[in-house]
Amino acid sequence: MIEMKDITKKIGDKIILKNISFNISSGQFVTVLGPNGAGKSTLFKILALLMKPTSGTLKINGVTVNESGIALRAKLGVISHNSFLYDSLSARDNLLFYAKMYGLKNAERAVKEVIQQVGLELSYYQPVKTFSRGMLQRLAIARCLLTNPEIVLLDEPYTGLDQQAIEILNKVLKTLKTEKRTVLMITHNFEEGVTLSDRIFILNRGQLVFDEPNTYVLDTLKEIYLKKVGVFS
Ligand SMILES: Nc1ncnc2c1ncn2[C@@H]1O[C@H](COP(=O)(O)OP(=O)(O)OP(=O)(O)O)[C@@H](O)[C@H]1O
Repeated sequence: MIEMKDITKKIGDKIILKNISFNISSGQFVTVLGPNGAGKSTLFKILALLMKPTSGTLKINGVTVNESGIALRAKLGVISHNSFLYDSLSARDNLLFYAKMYGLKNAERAVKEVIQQVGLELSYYQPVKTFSRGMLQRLAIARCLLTNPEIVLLDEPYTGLDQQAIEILNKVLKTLKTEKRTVLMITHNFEEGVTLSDRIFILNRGQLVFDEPNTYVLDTLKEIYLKKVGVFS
């Protein structure tokens, strides 16, 4: 469960997010759309506990985010532009590092399982610096799944992916939905991005200008988006 109330983020004199409020119940899948500069990544960073808002409150599973941020972080799986992976380590060693950091039991087995889930078993011992963008993103997905997070946050996960990686990502997202995890995904990709959504947000100029259940066919949603935002970008 995510509860955001009146979140505002200012950087200098600039208002990046203005009075954003929403509740996302457990098991809901939300897609956030919006043009460049709308404030999507800033919203993502606040939700991922990577940035503090200027004002407003954020609760995760009923717990207010403040000093308890570190404990709450274990409940969040994050997939973003930063893969949080170490170049010189192999796929296995990268994930073992995280498994140990989170104190997972049966770490080696857990690592093997998630690496299989993203189809990287043949690259188990390969250093990450030799990975393609698609492989890196698959390993980032595996890292996110390792801790069995209740809430999964994704920032533009389709960017730069090859077809195989897109299919794996879609499969993983489908599983997360079946398992009733809470998912919030920021994307430009209407085609892939809204298929599994229960609810759509549109962010424009730092404001939440649309928050509706996903009952629309794609063309209608694109029309709504154009009306709210003005352009596709
Ligand atoms: N550290 C910063 N200092 C000043 N302005 C910033 C900073 N970070 C973001 N901004 C500005 O805040 C606005 C929102 O940025 P943000 O990256 O959140 O948007 P976005 O919707 O994710 O855009 P994109 O799709 O292009 O990544 C932009 O106008 C950006 O220039």
